[in-house]
Amino acid sequence: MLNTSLDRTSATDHQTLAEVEQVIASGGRALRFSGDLEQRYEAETLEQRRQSLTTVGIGGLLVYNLFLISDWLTLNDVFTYLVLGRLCLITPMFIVLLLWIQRVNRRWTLEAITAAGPVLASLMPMVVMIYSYSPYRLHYQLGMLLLMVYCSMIQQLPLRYAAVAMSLMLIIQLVTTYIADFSDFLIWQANFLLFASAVALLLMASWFLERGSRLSYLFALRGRLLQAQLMELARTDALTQLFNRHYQEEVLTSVWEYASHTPTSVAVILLDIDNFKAYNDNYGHPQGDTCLKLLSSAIKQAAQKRDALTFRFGGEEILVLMMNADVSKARHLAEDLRDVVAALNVPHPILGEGARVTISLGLAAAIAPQSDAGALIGAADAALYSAKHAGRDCIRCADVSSERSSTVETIGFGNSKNAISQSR
Ligand SMILES: Nc1nc2c(ncn2[C@@H]2O[C@H](COP(=O)(O)OP(=O)(O)OP(=O)(O)O)[C@@H](O)[C@H]2O)c(=O)[nH]1
Repeated sequence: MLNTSLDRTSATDHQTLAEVEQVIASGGRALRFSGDLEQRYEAETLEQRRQSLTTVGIGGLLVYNLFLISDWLTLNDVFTYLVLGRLCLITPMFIVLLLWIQRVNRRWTLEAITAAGPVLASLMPMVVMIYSYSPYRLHYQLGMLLLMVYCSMIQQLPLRYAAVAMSLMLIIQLVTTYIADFSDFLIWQANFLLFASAVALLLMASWFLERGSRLSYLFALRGRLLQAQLMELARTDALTQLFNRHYQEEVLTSVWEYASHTPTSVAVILLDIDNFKAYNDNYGHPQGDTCLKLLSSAIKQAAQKRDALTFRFGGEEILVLMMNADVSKARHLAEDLRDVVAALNVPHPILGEGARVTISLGLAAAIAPQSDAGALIGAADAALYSAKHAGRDCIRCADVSSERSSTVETIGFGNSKNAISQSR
């Protein structure tokens, strides 16, 4: 419901964005990203790749078997072997490969299995062709070009895999046509040139395709990262880097929505810098800003350690929100916050020699949705007021009764030490 780690774009995201910008600017010609980005690319595109390979695999298998018509027309004398080879050997093997790619989770395995498909599919008809006496063999073996196109343009194998697969297909083509003993060596040479040129052109196409797919991934990733940054900006207070009041409303609304299904204990700490006007008057507003930033940062860090969120409530007031927390848990956090501010040891000389900047804290806890957010914050505010009246630099607790919603128990407001929950 409330995940503090998800609430901020991480430093890694900023680094990733910088790298993405760099690769886009350089044109992405290397077809390889740095370690982390490459891993992210492979992981995030794996499922989509698997799906598209499955679709083109099924389509490719159908077209492959349609070539039985060509087998029958051009290699009639070995047709039986071609039927057996296509239907009983290559088709089941191809199906096994398709099932296999559903299970693998490593990108290189996925691509290697994919590359194996067209290579194996090219092997069988070419080997059978060796044993045919058909005058159409020269025409028949051109079918290998289609497998090469399928491998590079339809399967869109990454360049490295396409290079290996098509080199193997070229070797199969050259060896089998050589063994098949085409009558004219000149024709074999022309064939070689045709296939070698086709491989070169298709590898160029593979390079463009892979570059395009990598770049489009980067553009999409950049969009996502920028959107996350914008969202962060929209919910962050520019001076203190705490969440802003607007986001506080959003979070409280979603907490209470969640609590309407699952009642949850929520604690709020409202804290305020003591005598800050005097600090500003003494040092000036810019120095006051610096002090506010310093305190906010320390408070945010301490709160994060206890999974609490910090919001700039207004001026020099900060609201800390803790989920699944009762008064005692919230009080421990409040003590931490008071301690971290004390540890900063920021001088406040106008209050006297050796005086330091301190904070006052008021806290309240309640079960949502029985108590509403307004009542809870109101109780914490009243407790803060009490802390100020008690001399500042201290913690006061209020409690919002779970049975009587919106009723603030201002226990001990006033000066009764027994009734008010104190911590100094
Ligand atoms: N520098 C700076 N000062 C701020 C900011 N927001 C509020 N303040 C100042 O915080 C001071 C708050 O003063 P008061 O509300 O009178 O309270 P205080 O002087 O802190 O006294 P107590 O709260 O009673 O301890 C005012 O002087 C505001 O101008 C800010 O963003 N930057």
